[in-house]
Amino acid sequence: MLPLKDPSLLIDKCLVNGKWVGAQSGKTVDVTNPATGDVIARIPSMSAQEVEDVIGHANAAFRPWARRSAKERSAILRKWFDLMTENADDLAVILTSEQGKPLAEARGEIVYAASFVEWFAEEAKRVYGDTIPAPQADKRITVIRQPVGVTAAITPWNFPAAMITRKAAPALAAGCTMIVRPADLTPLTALALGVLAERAGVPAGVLQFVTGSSRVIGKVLTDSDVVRKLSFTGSTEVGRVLMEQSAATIKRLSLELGGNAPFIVFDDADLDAAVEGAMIAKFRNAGQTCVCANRIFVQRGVYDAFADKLAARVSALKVGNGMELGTEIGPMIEEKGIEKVLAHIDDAISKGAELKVGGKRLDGLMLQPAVLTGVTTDMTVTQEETFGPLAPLYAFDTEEEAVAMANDTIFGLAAYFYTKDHARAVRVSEDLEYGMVGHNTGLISNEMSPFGGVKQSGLGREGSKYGIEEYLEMKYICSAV
Ligand SMILES: NC(=O)C1=CN([C@@H]2O[C@H](COP(=O)(O)OP(=O)(O)OC[C@H]3O[C@@H](n4cnc5c(N)ncnc54)[C@H](OP(=O)(O)O)[C@@H]3O)[C@@H](O)[C@H]2O)C=CC1
Ligand SMILES: O=C(O)[C@H](O)CS(=O)(=O)O
Repeated sequence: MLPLKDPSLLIDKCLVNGKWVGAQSGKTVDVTNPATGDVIARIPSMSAQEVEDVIGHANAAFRPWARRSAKERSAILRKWFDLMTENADDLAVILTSEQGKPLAEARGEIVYAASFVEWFAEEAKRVYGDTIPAPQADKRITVIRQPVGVTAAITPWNFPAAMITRKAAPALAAGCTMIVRPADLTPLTALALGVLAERAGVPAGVLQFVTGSSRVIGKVLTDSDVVRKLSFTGSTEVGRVLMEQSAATIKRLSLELGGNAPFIVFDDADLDAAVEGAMIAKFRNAGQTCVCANRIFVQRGVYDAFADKLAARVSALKVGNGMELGTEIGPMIEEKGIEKVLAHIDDAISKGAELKVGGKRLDGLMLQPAVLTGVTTDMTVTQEETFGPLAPLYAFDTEEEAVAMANDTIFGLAAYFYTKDHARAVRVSEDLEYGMVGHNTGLISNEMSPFGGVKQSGLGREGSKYGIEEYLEMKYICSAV
């Protein structure tokens, strides 16, 4: 049993039309604690027909929900935010138990996740339209915004709370209904958020949670013409599959996909600040975030000093069970995650890089954070997202060379650079081909900023005043008077 103040938040059922149900087949999927390997719950494996039924409930609930006033929807979202805040400790314990991140980081994610609910509770009341001067005297032109309708979300395991609310909050704020399919690795946090949404007054059918085979559920959701929009966060390769599957019904899509973030340190940078920024940008969630620094470019004049400072900080990181006080790096989520990091290290070393610190496999899914020096662009880590605690350091000479290397990727999600030179900051911010750029900071994510990528890192933006647009349609009305 998990140490919860409110054990009713740990639920192993799906939320279907206001009821918590198992799969009719009785089939379940194990949820394990990555730090211990213990099975902490068994969740339903829903069938295609059951998902079709869920879509029907979402459709039946849509018009009554859309007809509620924006202020009513706002008040319910605000209550959901309040309940998330009141239950943050329990939500963090559930999150760490299934995802592995340190409890302090999990608590931070709950606050981050709740901030999207708070933000879109406010944005719900600010969906405005237009009146436009008509070309003829006997016409009147108005533009109104209406909810897209029934929507769906497929979310990843690395942020089991924030990736749910970053989609569900704007959807519900706009008047849409949403079906959420959380990752099988980390469904419990999402289901707990469903319990709190119910308590907040979200009506039956407005927000539903289904678990089970992602391919089966994904196919039903993308094939359905009733589902008018899909929001997906995960790898680019799965994003491509879902985009193809959605083409037949011309579905609205929001795609938050893979990244390959450059982290550039110029020789005029505040080196200590750059090291702290690299520690956050690289090692948050044990490097398992889509905005993690994947390639660290350091101007040659400060390369050795930066490498020494970073190595000293990395070697001091405490690796362990996220529930233990003081743990800074939790376990990787699964075996394939560790294998990818070790493969990137082995490939780099075989091509001439040096392992400066770390890189040793510990018990279970624990892995020592690592720093590689002497990394060159022919190494696999340059084009592949590591998605783990590995910091590869590249040396460069000129600004043009650094920006060219930084942009040499199919991805375009986040980028970071450190310089005190104002003119250089303007040039580099504009020249980097990314959706988000951190200048002298390694932490750029918050509810008020438009989160999203360009190139093959995705479509659309989440959070900010732009996030609700993803769940709205525009209608132009021409009236003869
Ligand atoms: N841009 C962003 O914000 C983020 C991007 N990512 C990227 O995702 C990758 C790692 O995360 P990871 O979760 O492994 O990514 P995946 O793309 O493998 O999985 C993401 C989600 O998609 C589901 N899924 C997998 N295949 C299908 C399918 N054919 N149809 C429908 N759903 C499917 C998974 O379900 P299940 O695994 O349960 O089968 C999971 O819930 C990295 O590239 C990372 O950068 C991750 C998080 C955030
Ligand atoms: O899924 C992710 O990696 C998150 O989007 C990263 S963040 O929002 O916490 O920066």
